[in-house]
Amino acid sequence: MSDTEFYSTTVPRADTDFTVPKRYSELKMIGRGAQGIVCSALDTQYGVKVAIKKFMKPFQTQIHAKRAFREIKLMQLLRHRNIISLLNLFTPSESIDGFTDMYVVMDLMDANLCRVVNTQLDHERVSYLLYQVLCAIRYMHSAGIIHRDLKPSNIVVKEDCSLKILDFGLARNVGNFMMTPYVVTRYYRAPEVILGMPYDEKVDVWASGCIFAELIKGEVFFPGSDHIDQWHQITSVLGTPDDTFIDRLMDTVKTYIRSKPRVHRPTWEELVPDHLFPSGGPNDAQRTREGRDLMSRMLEIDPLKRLTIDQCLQHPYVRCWYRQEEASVNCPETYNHGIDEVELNPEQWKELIFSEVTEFQ
Ligand SMILES: CCNC(=O)N1CCC(Nc2ncc(I)c(-c3c[nH]c4ccccc34)n2)CC1
Repeated sequence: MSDTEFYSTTVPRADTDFTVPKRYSELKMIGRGAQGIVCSALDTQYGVKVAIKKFMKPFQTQIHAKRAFREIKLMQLLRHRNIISLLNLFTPSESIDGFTDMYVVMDLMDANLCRVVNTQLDHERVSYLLYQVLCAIRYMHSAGIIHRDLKPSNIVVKEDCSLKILDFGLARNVGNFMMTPYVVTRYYRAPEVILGMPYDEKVDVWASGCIFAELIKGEVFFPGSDHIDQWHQITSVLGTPDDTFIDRLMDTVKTYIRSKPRVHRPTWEELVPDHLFPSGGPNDAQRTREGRDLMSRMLEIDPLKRLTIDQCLQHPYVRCWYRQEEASVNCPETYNHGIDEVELNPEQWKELIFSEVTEFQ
């Protein structure tokens, strides 16, 4: 099966070794994801740096197996410059009996967007980062995928300000049940998701708006301490939504919201004053007006009033970056959500994932 030569190396600080093809050298640990350890490496075949993520026994539980399988299927389906791409997929195991570890090779990026949000960025960088997030999300929507969990920690960037989305969010019907000690970040959850209303692609516009506001403000825009507080944060900042939105809520939620004192709606100039925006450039004042306008239309509580992704991409604040090949290209296939519903036992997952890995090329 594998005509490639493998070698094992203990990665400093990682409590596991990596067994990878000889073409990958200089392995260094760069972090620990939910499913496994991530290393940077030099791919000597192309002379480029890559990221290698090791999945250990990805088939051991339903949750791990589903997430691992969904991730490799989606990375093969979604081919867009602003979405992390699958460069290689391998296992050192010669047969399914000995199959334990799976390795995924992807583009290596310089930093997480979390590292960038509290730095002073000019309008050019902020608008370019936002534009790339919108392109990635639009492309995912064209494949029938709503991310639903977009946040700075799953977005990575390079020095040249190029950006890629790292993961593909939550499966449609899987609740965000997480056994692992990872805290679920709800700061970017749309009002309709928090209030248990039907949701659509607009939830990703909301999350992108929150990320945009955070890049400008330098801190989380709606820092809710828990599910209910998330709603309080949103209404305390944006004011109580008008009745057209509340009337569409379930009765229990409707009475709850009506029981709260009405909060006056501040102006967006009050919410994000000029001094938070970049200044000093020749047309910064104009860019600040455009930026604030776009932000206000992305952070509409009522999804019916919120801009669509395409409307965001046509907005003056980001339209300056518009190129067909990234902003209006559609994924040639749509994602088969049936994958998210399939329930297999560990042995079946092992076979399914092993065949995915061995058939990859
Ligand atoms: C400047 C400080 N460094 C920093 O913020 N880093 C995170 C991004 C990392 N680059 C990368 N490039 C591609 C991938 I795929 C991953 C990655 C995916 N999941 C992870 C989990 C932990 C750490 C890194 C990753 N990470 C470089 C280190």
